[in-house]
Amino acid sequence: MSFVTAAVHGAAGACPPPDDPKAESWRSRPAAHQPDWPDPAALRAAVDALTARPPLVAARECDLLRERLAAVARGEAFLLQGGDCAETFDALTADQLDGKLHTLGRMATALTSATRLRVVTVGRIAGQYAKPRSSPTETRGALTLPAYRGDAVNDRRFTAEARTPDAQRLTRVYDASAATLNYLRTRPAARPDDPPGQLFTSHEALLLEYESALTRFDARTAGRYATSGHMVWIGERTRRPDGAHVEFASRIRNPVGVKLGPRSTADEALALADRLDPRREPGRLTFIVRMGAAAVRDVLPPLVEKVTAGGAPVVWVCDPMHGNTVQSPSGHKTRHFEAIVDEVSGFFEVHRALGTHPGGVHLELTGAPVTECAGGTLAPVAAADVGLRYESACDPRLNHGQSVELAHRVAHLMADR
Ligand SMILES: O=C[C@H](O)[C@H](O)COP(=O)(O)O
Ligand SMILES: C=C(OP(=O)(O)O)C(=O)O
Repeated sequence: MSFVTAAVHGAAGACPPPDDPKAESWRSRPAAHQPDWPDPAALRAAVDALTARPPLVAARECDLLRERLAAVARGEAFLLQGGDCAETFDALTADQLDGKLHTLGRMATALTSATRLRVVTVGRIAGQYAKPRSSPTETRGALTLPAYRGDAVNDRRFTAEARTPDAQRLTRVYDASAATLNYLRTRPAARPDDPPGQLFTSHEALLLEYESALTRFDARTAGRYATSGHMVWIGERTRRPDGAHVEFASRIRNPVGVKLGPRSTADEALALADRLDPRREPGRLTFIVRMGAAAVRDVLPPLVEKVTAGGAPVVWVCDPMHGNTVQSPSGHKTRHFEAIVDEVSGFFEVHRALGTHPGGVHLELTGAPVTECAGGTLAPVAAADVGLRYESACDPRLNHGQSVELAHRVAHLMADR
C-alpha cells in the first residue's frame, strides 16, 4: 500500500455527511484554549477552504496505527513518540526533518535491540502547530500582548500585529503539514504497509475549528476520522471529560491520546476511558502520563489500578518532559536530563510493581545540537549554557545526543523488567 493509494482509498469526501447529527456536538461543550479570532469571516473562509481540501492522512493508516498500538497495549511492542514542542513554518526544511527522522531512528534501534520488542514510532510532526499557554498574555517591559499560541494562530515576534490571531494561518498549517508528509513519503518504509519514513504522525488536537474542518467520513468503516494526523491527543489543559475536546475525540476513530498530569485522579482517568473507549478496544486510547519526577511514583499507581480494574486496555506512556520544567539561571525554561530519567524510572517502577506494561515514552526532541535541556553525557549541556543555542518556539527539547542517550537508558529499564 503506497501512501498515495491509501489516501485515495482510505478516506472519502468532505465530512460530516449531512445527516450526521453528532458531527458538530463539540460546539455545545466548553472549549478551553481556543484563540479569540478577531475576524469571523476570515475564520469561516479558512474552515471552508480546509473542508474542501483532500485529507492529509488516510483513514486506513489511522486504523493501522491503532492495530500497532493494540500490540503495545498487549505488552508486545513499545511506543516511541517524539518531535518538536511546536513546529514552525520557518523551520520546515529537509535538514530539520532528516535530523528528526535520524534521531528517532537511532532511538528506535536502541530500544528494539535491547528489548526485542517492536517499536512503533510516532512523530510529533506534520501538524504540531498549536500550543495551549499558561497565560493568555505576555508582558515585556511596559508592553502586554497576546501570548504566542503556535504558528497555527499567531507569530512569535513581539508586536501587536504579529501576535494578533490570524485564521489564514490554519490553511498554512495544512500546507506545511502536507509538505512534511510529502517529504516523509520520499523515505522508504521498513515494512510494505508502513507509512513512509517509518513514521506515523501525531499532534495535539487543540484547535477544534481546524480539526473539525479536516474530519472526514470513511465509507469503508462508516466511521469519522480526523485526517489532520494519524493520532491526535488531548492536552492536560483541555481534557475535561465533559469538555469540547473530549467530545470531539469521542466522535472520531483515530487512535487518541490524553495527557494526565499530577492532579489527575483515578475517577477522572476511568471517566476518560469510558468516554473515549467505551468499547474497550486495544489501541484506541493512550494515556500519556506527565506527572513530574517528584509525583509519578505516588500519583500514578491508583490510576493504573482503577483503569485496569475497569477493563480499559489503554496504552500507558510516560511523558517525562512536561512535569519537569524549571527555569535556568539565564531565565530560560529548561528540563534536567536526570529529572527526565528519574520520571521514566518511576513510571517503570510503578508498572513493574503492578504487573502492567510500561508502553512507551513521549518526548520533545530535535535532531539539532540545541542547548535547551540541561545535562546528559553524550551531548552534555551545562546549566549555564542553556541559552547558547535555544531555538524552541515554546518548551525545551532534548538534542540528538541527549535523545539517543535517553533511549539507551530507557532500553536498560525495559531490559531489566
Ligand atoms: O507544551 C506545553 C505547553 O504548551 C507549554 O508548556 C506552555 O508553556 P507556558 O507555561 O510557557 O505557557
Ligand atoms: C501541551 C503539551 O503538553 P501538556 O498538555 O501535557 O501540558 C504538549 O505536549 O505539547
